[in-house]
Amino acid sequence: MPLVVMCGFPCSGKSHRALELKEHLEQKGRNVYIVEDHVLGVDRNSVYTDSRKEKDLRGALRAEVERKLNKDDVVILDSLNYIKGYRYELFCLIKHAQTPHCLIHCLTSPDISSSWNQDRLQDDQYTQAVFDALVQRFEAPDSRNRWDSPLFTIQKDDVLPLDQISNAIFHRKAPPPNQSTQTQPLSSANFLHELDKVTQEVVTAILSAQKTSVPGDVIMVPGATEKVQLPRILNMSELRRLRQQFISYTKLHPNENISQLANMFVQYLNQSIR
Ligand SMILES: Nc1ncnc2c1ncn2[C@@H]1O[C@H](COP(=O)(O)OP(=O)(O)OP(=O)(O)O)[C@@H](O)[C@H]1O
Repeated sequence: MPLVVMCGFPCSGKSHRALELKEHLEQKGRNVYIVEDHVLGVDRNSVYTDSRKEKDLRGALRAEVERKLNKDDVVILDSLNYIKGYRYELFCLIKHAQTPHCLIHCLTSPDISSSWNQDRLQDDQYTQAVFDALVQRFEAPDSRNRWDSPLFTIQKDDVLPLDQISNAIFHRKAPPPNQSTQTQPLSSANFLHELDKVTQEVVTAILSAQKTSVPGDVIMVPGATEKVQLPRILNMSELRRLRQQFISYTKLHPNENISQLANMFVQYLNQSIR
């Protein structure tokens, strides 16, 4: 059954809203699981100052969501979910599980979130440095992205639109699977090498084509029948970051069909670049 992804600044009221939704759905006879940061039993201030630990936490949360998704229950992922690429991974997961999802963005200002944080028990507080860093890193959801849609943006005094959320998760079809989300068994020892090589070739081709192209152009890249649509010029560090995100995701969800890797990477780029 569906996945509800919470999203927002630290201490912006995500758990509060997640509980409100859980209670409402339980009254309607649904089973609801909340998956949240304490899954690893670690101190969040140490997690969010260490990219390795943070990555492990995201992986653990995603694995827990994957385990809990079934045809009967609702899963609410109550975490910051502030990285666009991570939300894309969750979207691939629900596509693969063939279940609908929605996103609830708690749009509370940094000042108010910070004051709520300071009013908390000491053990639950983010340090101000961690809080500020997370606010700065936050990649706001955009309902034009399929993985951020349907999007419910909730401000602190808003009434949670429970009926609209229920409609979005119970009365919508799951997104259709596509090549990049259909899993196939990994049998090629060559896979990681190919993944590295193919994505590097695509990046090199884009960088080279950009020397003579203008925003709005489409670019042919080696090994792909799909074309890269460039709404703007991308710099090397952005391309490198997108490539790394794609590699991380694909390593976790390997696809035996190596000949499709370039097309999958192009699809990923086209969905990520705005
Ligand atoms: N709508 C609200 N109005 C007033 N106070 C609120 C509201 N939502 C949350 N709070 C207060 O803010 C604090 C943090 O709320 P909550 O735990 O829901 O935030 P969170 O975004 O889940 O935090 P975290 O980032 O730690 O997971 C709580 O102490 C709560 O009392």
